Amino acid sequence: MSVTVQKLVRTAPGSDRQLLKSVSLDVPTGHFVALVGPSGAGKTTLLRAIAGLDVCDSGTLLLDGQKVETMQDRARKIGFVFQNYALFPHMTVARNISFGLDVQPRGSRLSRQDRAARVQELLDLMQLPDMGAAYPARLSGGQRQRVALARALASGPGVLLLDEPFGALDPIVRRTIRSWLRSLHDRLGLTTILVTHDQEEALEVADRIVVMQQGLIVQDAAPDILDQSPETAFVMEFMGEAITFRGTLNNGQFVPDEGGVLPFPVAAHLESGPIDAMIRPFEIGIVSAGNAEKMLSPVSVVSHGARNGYRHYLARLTDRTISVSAPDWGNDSINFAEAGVLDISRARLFKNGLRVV
Ligand SMILES: Nc1ncnc2c1ncn2[C@@H]1O[C@H](COP(=O)(O)OP(=O)(O)OP(=O)(O)O)[C@@H](O)[C@H]1O
Repeated sequence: MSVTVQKLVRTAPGSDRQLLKSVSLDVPTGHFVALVGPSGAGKTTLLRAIAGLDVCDSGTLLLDGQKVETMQDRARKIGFVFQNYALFPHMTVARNISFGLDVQPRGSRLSRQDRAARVQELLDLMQLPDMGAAYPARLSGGQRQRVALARALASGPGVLLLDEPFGALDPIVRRTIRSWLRSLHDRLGLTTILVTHDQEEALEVADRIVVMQQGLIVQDAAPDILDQSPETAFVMEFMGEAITFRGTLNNGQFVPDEGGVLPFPVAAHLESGPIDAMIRPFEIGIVSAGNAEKMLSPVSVVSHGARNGYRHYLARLTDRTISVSAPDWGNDSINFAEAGVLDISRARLFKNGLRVV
């Protein structure tokens, strides 16, 4: 089932602050989208709006091209799991899963046998075949989370909305459950939107990553595009370690504030003024101090061992130490003494958090 959001606007109750500022999003049937962004960006607000838990001021929401207001059984088409999933402690796992089915009006309710069969099918799918009679207190965090997912899937929804569902789990369980979730999504032909703060999680499960900031979608792209062309400083940091150099754009040159860093020319025509250069550790070059301009005070660079095919260095700037890495060719590939200057000309430039070059 496809999800289409068109120009959705939601204002905070009792104020004129816009939590969603004309958000549009298209998630075709079968796609898995990760929704990421800094805290307060509006991710949960968007998910709640799609789930129908909150009303919006304006905009349209379509499921399979049909306006949701005209749907009678919208609730059944959307399953959701939030971080603080609360299973009913006094009900068995089976009752928890079938709860939504049990409270359906008599006319549309499945028979008792059909509901029991559906619950068993879901328990099998969740790899908890013998847990139906257990109470939630007996389950591990990962098992409870799978029961919460089973409950969300009980009515056979086409869309699954997940808000930080694995936040409370330890990293190893989290890793196992997310690859399992992706295969579940594929097997059931679901359309899934997952809110996560975890870059590794987003990259592993999602076909597309949608980045929100201040109530807006600022980038919506496949992971490799986000990596190559981040539109905002947040995306640059989200996609991997990034180091920021503050500086000034002056007559087509980036002039760093810190000593020991080489200025570099900027091809694009931009207004002079303060600007941030952001770069990945492996994009930084180290130039032997002897070759650098005399005026630049060289920084001390210390080798910090080799890992994952990279040789790591620590460069001591005036007020901070940063890590720099270079492919490890088996010898000390950067041939410097103990001093060098940094070449950051591969950096991307950001003004007020938005990419300009
Ligand atoms: N009912 C509400 N009334 C007023 N403000 C609200 C309401 N719900 C959310 N907000 C505000 O809307 C903004 C977006 O909140 P939201 O929970 O959607 O962010 P988020 O991106 O999910 O953040 P996080 O990653 O921290 O969960 C926040 O500034 C929040 O304080």
